[in-house]
Amino acid sequence: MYKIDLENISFGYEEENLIIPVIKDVHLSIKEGEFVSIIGPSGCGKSTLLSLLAGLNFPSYGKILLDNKEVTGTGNERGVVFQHYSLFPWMSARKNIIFGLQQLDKNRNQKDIEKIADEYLDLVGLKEVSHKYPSQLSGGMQQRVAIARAFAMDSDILLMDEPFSAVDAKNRMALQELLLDLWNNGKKKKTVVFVTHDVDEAVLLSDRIIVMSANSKSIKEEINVDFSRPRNRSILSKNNTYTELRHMLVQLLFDDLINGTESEVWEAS
Ligand SMILES: Nc1ncnc2c1ncn2[C@@H]1O[C@H](COP(=O)(O)OP(=O)(O)OP(=O)(O)O)[C@@H](O)[C@H]1O
Repeated sequence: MYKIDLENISFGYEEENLIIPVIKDVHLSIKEGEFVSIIGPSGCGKSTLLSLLAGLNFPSYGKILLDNKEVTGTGNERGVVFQHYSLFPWMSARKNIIFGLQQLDKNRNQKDIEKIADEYLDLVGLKEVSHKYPSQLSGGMQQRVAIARAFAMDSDILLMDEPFSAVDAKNRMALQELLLDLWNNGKKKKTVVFVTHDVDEAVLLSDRIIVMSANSKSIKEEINVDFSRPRNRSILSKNNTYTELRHMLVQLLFDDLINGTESEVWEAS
């Protein structure tokens, strides 16, 4: 299991010898097995932060540590689920999961791999359509395959970038329940970093919500979500504390929108 430490990280994208800052001075520790959501207005750097955690980009300043070891690239202990399913279109649902497992360990027994793939396809309710290709599956089904693959690959850390935003409301609720089931009932509890725009989704899923600001390009607020688990969305929605928390989060997002953004650049070295 891994804890994650972001030590005062800043990051900017380079454009014509200048660096346009996207993230500034983010300092954050995430405990092993914690479910943390990151919310914030569009463009505040949520996806960029996730790409730094995934090791796809590197901080311009500061460090990211996994169990006190600096991140220097991608790694098998971190699985990623994106908004747009990221399945291989030329492989069946089952083959997508099998392929993921084969990439993790090329020497692993094929029968074991197939058993794990079938187990997870069953868990996400796709056993009957496991032979179908992504284009033959609905968006919700494709995202189930992506989640099944991520859990089958059994990384300790799961980085999820708006994984349910492309599916309709009913499927979104079903996928949220599925994710919570897999997270709660797995052999080991994964550390999840989950990017979302949806305040209700963040409250339902998270132990802690990190609110980012497009204005400061940093963390604006960290909020613990203390509701006991398992959580029931219809009971939660009638709870006064839930209503207050939701209102506070919406207000934080709204304040950021009306405060505008600073413009600043760094010299590229
Ligand atoms: N590859 C890139 N090159 C240059 N700028 C980029 C790149 N990717 C993102 N940006 C810029 O960085 C900023 C943060 O983008 P990012 O996608 O991380 O925000 P976000 O909070 O995830 O937004 P959204 O909620 O809309 O997905 C934006 O201003 C965006 O235009």
